Order: sequence, then C-alpha cells, then structure tokens
Amino acid sequence: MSRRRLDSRSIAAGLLGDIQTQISTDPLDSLYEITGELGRGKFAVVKRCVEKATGKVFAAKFLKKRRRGRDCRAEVVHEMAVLEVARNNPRVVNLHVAYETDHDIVLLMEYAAGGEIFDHCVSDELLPESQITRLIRQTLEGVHHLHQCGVVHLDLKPQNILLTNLSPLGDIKLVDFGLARRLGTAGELREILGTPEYVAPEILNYEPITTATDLWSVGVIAYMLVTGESPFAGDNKQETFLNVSQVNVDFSRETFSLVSELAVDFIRKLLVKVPEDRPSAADCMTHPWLWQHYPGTESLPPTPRTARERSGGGKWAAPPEDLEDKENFLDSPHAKRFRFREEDMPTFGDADH
Ligand SMILES: Nc1ncnc2c1ncn2[C@@H]1O[C@H](COP(=O)(O)OP(=O)(O)OP(=O)(O)O)[C@@H](O)[C@H]1O
Repeated sequence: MSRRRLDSRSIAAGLLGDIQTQISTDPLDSLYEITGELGRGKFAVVKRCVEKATGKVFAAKFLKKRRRGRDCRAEVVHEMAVLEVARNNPRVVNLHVAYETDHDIVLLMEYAAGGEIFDHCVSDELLPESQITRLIRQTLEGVHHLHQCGVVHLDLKPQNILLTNLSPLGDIKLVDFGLARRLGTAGELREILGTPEYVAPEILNYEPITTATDLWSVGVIAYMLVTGESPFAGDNKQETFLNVSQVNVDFSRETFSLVSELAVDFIRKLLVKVPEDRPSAADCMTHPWLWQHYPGTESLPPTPRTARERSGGGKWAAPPEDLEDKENFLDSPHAKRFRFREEDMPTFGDADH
C-alpha cells in the first residue's frame, strides 16, 4: 500500500481563514519568558512560557510559516481559527494570544500541566477503568463539541490529549488542530493523512472523511488506555496500514484479561470499518461502560428513556452545558442510545474489575 501525497487542492479543502485573535509583532520576550520545551512535532515546537507580570504559565506553540520551501501561513491561521471555533469549551485547549516572528507564528495557549495521556498508555501501571472512563467521557465531550461546530479533528491520538494535572489526575484538553477540517464547506473531504497507527480505514481507502473518522480514533485511544497496547501497530508503516484497512485487531482474552466486558463492547463498536456503522460521539456518551463507575451509578446501566434510534446521519441537538451531568444528558429527548443489541450486553456487575 503506498502512501498518498497531499496535493494543494486537498490541503486547501476545509481550511478556515477568518480569525479574531490579533497577531502581535511585538517581541514576545518583552512580556513572556520561555522556560523550557514541552514537546515538538514536524513543524512546530511547544515551549513553556511564563507571563512576567503575573507569573502565569502558558504553552507557546511556535509554528513554522515556511515548510518544505512553501509558504504555510494559511495553515497556521487555520489552526488558530479552529481553536477560536472551539473557544470556551472546557475540553479544548484555550488560545490566549498570538505573536509573529520572522519565521514563526507563536500561539500562546492554556498550559496543560499533566502531560499527555500517552504516558498512561505506555506506563507499567495502567490507569484504573474508573479513571479511563472519565477521560474517555471528557474526550467525547470535546469531540462532540467540535462536531457540533462542524469541525473534525482528524489527528486524535494519545499524544494530543493532554491533562490539566498529573496527580491527582486532572481533566483532558484536546490539542493540535493542524489537521482539523471544517466539514461541508469545500466539497467532500478525502485526503488527509494522520499518524499511521491512529488513522481510520476510510482515510487509507480514499473514501469521504466524516465525523465518524474521529470516533475510530476514540476507539483506538480507549483500546490503548485499557490494554497498554496499540491495536494496529505493525513492524512498519505498510504492516500498520494493512492492519488498519483489514481491521486486524486483537480482542483475545489474553490481551483483555484485566479489562471489563463493557470496555471491550465499547471499543468493538468503534473499531468497525464502515464509518456509518460507528456510533457518534453522542451515541457513545450513553454507553454503559462510561457510566459504570460514575458516582452513584455503580453497576447501574444508563436508562435513556426517550432514546430514538439513529436516523441516517441526522443532526444531534446541542448537549447540556456540562455533559458530566449525566442526568441531563440521558434524559434529553434528543439523547440517542448507543446502538448495542440487548443480547450483546454483559451482565452488569460481572464486568467490573
Ligand atoms: N497546551 C499545552 N500544554 C502543555 N503541553 C503542550 C500543549 N500543547 C502541546 N503540548 C505538548 O507539545 C506536543 C506537541 O504539540 P502539538 O501536537 O500541538 O504539535 P505538532 O507539531 O502539531 O505535533 P505533530 O507534528 O505531532 O502533529 C504535545 O504532544 C504536548 O506534549
């Protein structure tokens, strides 16, 4: 399987251009002090940055304006625009201000002090499911918000889900909107390539990209958090792509020996090849796995009383302000039930470890 190259037409598709945030050309170091590096990617480096006047810490993402000899300012502005679209959602990292230097645009963002959830996927000691379900719920809240705004993230992976605090474990913040795209503005979106291990089959098959593409990634992330393994990682890129396109995933008892059946059920429903068969973020929020450890609901399945079946791609109503408020969410007449068959359901209580 060969890796497709992005052409300028596909890159342009779905890019946002309007931003409200002023880009200052004043020297950054007059107001801020850089105190270390937090991470780096292909075209950006993220540094820890302290506001001199207040001592407040920010994450400064230095994005290269020229990449591979090409002017990429539009891509950087797009990343800012997506952050603005999602602004004020507690699950999405907040953009504070922006600066411009000769080579970079610098985005000063809210600092997530707890690091990446990736660290908890590769740690010897995995998180308890009660914490994992909380993090997945919050991730779904963020993803749901983006989808409500008509935006798909397209690069969801454990390295792009950060934590506000390490100990006690904080809340999640979604970062890195470089590959995010607006749906439905520039025709069909097909050609975006994320990280091989996390990329959905429709991307490899050059099929339309939809919100369901992000839900595949949520399935991969949940798999990694509960097992500590990457479900599709092969010995090389080709093998990884083959594993993804064949949905070659290990659900053996050995791998899942310490994992609840509800977790397996949740992940199985997301790692399906046909995007239309995956539950939406709102569907996922009603899956019983996510609520079995929720305070006061131990062993109780959620009861979406007025749930309606998914109606071929119909729109979701806005979720309640705080999706952690399970009562509101599930009692909403618009809440849609996760599409599991009754006979698929394990007995509650049996599954909890
Ligand atoms: N707001 C933040 N607070 C703390 N750390 C951050 C923040 N934003 C980013 N980082 C760290 O920097 C890393 C790289 O950030 P980001 O993914 O946005 O850069 P990128 O260059 O777009 O990466 P890639 O090329 O992998 O897509 C993150 O994985 C994270 O570890």
